[in-house]
Amino acid sequence: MAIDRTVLVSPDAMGQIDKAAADSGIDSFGLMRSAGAHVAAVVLARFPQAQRAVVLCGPGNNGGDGHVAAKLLERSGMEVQRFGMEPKPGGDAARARALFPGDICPFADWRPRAGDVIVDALFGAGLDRPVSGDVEALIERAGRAKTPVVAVDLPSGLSGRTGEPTGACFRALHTVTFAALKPGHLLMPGRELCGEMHLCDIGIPARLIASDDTVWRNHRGLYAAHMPGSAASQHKYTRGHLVVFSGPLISSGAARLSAMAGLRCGAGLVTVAAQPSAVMVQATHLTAIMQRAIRDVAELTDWLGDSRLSGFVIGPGFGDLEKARAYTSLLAEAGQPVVLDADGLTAFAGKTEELAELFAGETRLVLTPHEGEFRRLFADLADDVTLSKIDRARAAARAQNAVVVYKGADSVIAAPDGRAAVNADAPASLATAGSGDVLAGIIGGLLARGMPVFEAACAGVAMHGEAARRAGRGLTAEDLPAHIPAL
Ligand SMILES: NC(=O)C1=CN([C@@H]2O[C@H](COP(=O)(O)OP(=O)(O)OC[C@H]3O[C@@H](n4cnc5c(N)ncnc54)[C@H](OP(=O)(O)O)[C@@H]3O)[C@@H](O)[C@H]2O)[C@H](O)CC1
Ligand SMILES: [K+]
Repeated sequence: MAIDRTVLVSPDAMGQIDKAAADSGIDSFGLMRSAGAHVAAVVLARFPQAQRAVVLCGPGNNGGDGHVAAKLLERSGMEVQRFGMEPKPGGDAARARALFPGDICPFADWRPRAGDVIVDALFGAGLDRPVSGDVEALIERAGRAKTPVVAVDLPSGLSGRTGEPTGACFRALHTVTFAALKPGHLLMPGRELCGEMHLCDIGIPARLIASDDTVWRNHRGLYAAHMPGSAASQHKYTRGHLVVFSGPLISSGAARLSAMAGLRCGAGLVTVAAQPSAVMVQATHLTAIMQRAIRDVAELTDWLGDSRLSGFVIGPGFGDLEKARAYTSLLAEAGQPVVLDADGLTAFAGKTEELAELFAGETRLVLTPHEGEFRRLFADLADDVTLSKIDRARAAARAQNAVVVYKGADSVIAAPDGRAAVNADAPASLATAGSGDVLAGIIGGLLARGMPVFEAACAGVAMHGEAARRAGRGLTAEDLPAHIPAL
């Protein structure tokens, strides 16, 4: 069976899986031999001109993988030199060390040479504290000498759980990992420190890798079955009616970006609900998108009697925070899904409990904070350095009974029931003004069409990234909606 590239397994869970593999009769030393062989293969394939493999071996099984790789590289004719420490006695690493007797030199003895490639087998899943001073000095020396690094499982110094370095950390060109990706391979800055990923099957059965800790890489399988169909026979109202709230004249463009994205997602109707000062400017810009002037709570209450309104986006360029809160509580009563973005989020800073009460019951709220907005709403979670971005998003989702899209180069989508996905495929060009407004509109459009909330958020984030890839370099947020229908 092919290896599952979409499931993310924490280092601790991987330890349990290793144990379960051993308990089911799988030879753990065989797994280590396979791991080391994959590492050697990557070194030989990617650095055919290398003259010396500098293998850094730690005290545990990560080091054991290094000893296996060192032996195979030597057998292939490469000069190999090991630095580091002897393995802890009695385990697989000691057995691997015995395959290849010879010196293990102190770190300080390494003199970088042209043609060196480092195999970093110091620490992997077992890293639990900052690396020591001698390792830190070696990391600096390797950086100065620009020696390429192939990391075994994880660049030493990087937490596989959080994607954050615990202290000094290698920056690898390649990382070879086994059985399943770990969150730290995708979360930033881990993703950048890992370089190119090589996920290798070392013979752990897939049935053991399926964990109950439901964290995935964001991918089609999470949402494809829930994508709204687009049969030509559908009446326009069955394709949903999305409402996007516009801010005042000066910031009215944000709502247009959201509305256009929602329309391109196939929402049957999209209406911009405009504050009076923005009505004229919206009227000159909008064609396929409708407009309705909404002056105050009374007018909104009136309109919300229309049961065909099937999804709402509030926040982009909205401005008036008090009004945003008042409108949001009316939308909550209306019972349809709501995307709360930008000023809509800021409006609830210090009032998250109020927001949670508004949206109790079936989950129908999506929050789309970027880093700064997340901190504004959830300072305690943002400041807790023991938490990963996944932990933070999940805790916020649970507290708010909302799907949280914690945006960034490593956007995390989390549901109140614990499901979470890390999106690792968005191009850097997406970090542009108005891009968040487009994302809110895409998710709003999918929700208005009846897609379930977590699935709509996962699909929206993926489509947003893919639209950016298709728009190419130099994109502006206005370019994105045009690429959505092809997705
Ligand atoms: N299924 C698989 O994926 C397999 C993976 N393999 C490899 O095994 C490692 C994990 O091995 P493990 O022995 O659990 O852990 P490490 O080798 O990463 O760490 C070993 C010990 O190092 C000590 N430690 C931790 N942090 C530091 C630090 N900053 N400085 C110094 N020492 C540190 C710690 O021991 P202590 O007693 O000192 O606390 C660790 O226990 C995995 O990454 C893969 O490479 C298997 O080969 C095959 C199956
Ligand atoms: K390593």
